[in-house]
Amino acid sequence: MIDTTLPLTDLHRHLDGNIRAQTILDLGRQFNLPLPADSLEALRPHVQVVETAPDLVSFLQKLDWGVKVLADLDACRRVAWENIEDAARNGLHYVELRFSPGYMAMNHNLPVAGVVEAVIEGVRQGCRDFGVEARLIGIMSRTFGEAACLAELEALLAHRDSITALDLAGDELGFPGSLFLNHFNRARDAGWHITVHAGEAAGPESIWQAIRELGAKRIGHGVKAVEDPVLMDFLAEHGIGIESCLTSNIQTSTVASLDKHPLITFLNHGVLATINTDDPAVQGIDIIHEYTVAAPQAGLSTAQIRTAQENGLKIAFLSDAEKQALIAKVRAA
Ligand SMILES: O=c1[nH]cnc2c1ncn2[C@@H]1O[C@H](CO)[C@@H](O)[C@H]1O
Ligand SMILES: [Zn+2]
Repeated sequence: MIDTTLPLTDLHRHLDGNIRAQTILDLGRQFNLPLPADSLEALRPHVQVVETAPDLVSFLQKLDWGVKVLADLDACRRVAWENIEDAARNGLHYVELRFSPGYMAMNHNLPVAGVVEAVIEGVRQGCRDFGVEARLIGIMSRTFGEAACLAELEALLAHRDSITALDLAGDELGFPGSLFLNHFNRARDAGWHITVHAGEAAGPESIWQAIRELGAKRIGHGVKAVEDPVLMDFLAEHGIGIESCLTSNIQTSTVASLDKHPLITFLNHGVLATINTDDPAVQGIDIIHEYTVAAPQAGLSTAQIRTAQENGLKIAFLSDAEKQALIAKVRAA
């Protein structure tokens, strides 16, 4: 179901939601940190979703062990590099990795700008080692409030040329986008692209807010858009990209089952919707599973899956020349 003549992309993947269980175990031992288990099999249920979480915030707790073992900047560099290795193993040609430097820094009081730098270095080295193309999206974790997000923003701005876009993630219901107008004004001034997690836990008004007030050109999840026909038309007319993450939406109880997932509705409506992973290690899935198992279960035909794959390149935060180069590279391979 993956068209191997086209670039394969993953535009919505949390680098800090994709820390391998084995790496959590290794780093726990290296830094002598208490972990809930000391074998891979016993650790897995603590760091990976084994059953559907009741809501988004409960799901997000599963990411916490991954960042608890980031006790120095080398550990951050390692998980960034391993993210590129994972992407290469999955046959991804292009990946946009997003990360929340404050969330990665907080357990061991790491310097937040230092975390940004370590992630940039790990990703850059990974791209050299594995021949994958990648861009970085900075996340502000809304769950920790406006001031913590400002600190994340400052740290990201210290490395602005190596960051492509800004995102807002975490507890959407508790911390609405309206709290972050100034943060996004500064991000747009820095020339960054904007994508926002919206319409996942909250309703279509959160998506409108992200587009109109934060300047989002892409929306993470956006599942609740289907409740608002005017918004659906707007997304299609203005080419606002939707980063769908099928398995994630089931595991967070955002969507009851794959056959009720709105991805097919987006595609039928001419919205530029795409297939992505979200937090693959935590979810126990990869991009191949999302294309070959989850997408057919969500009712997509082979042609619709191909359209979603094409949309991945269309809405990627790349210039037209970079997109053409990626197409040429895949054709030549
Ligand atoms: O599916 C999701 N929805 C909302 N926020 C998320 C999701 N997955 C991870 N994060 C959030 O992103 C940051 C780490 O990159 C953390 O704030 C985590 O809670
Ligand atoms: Zn996400």
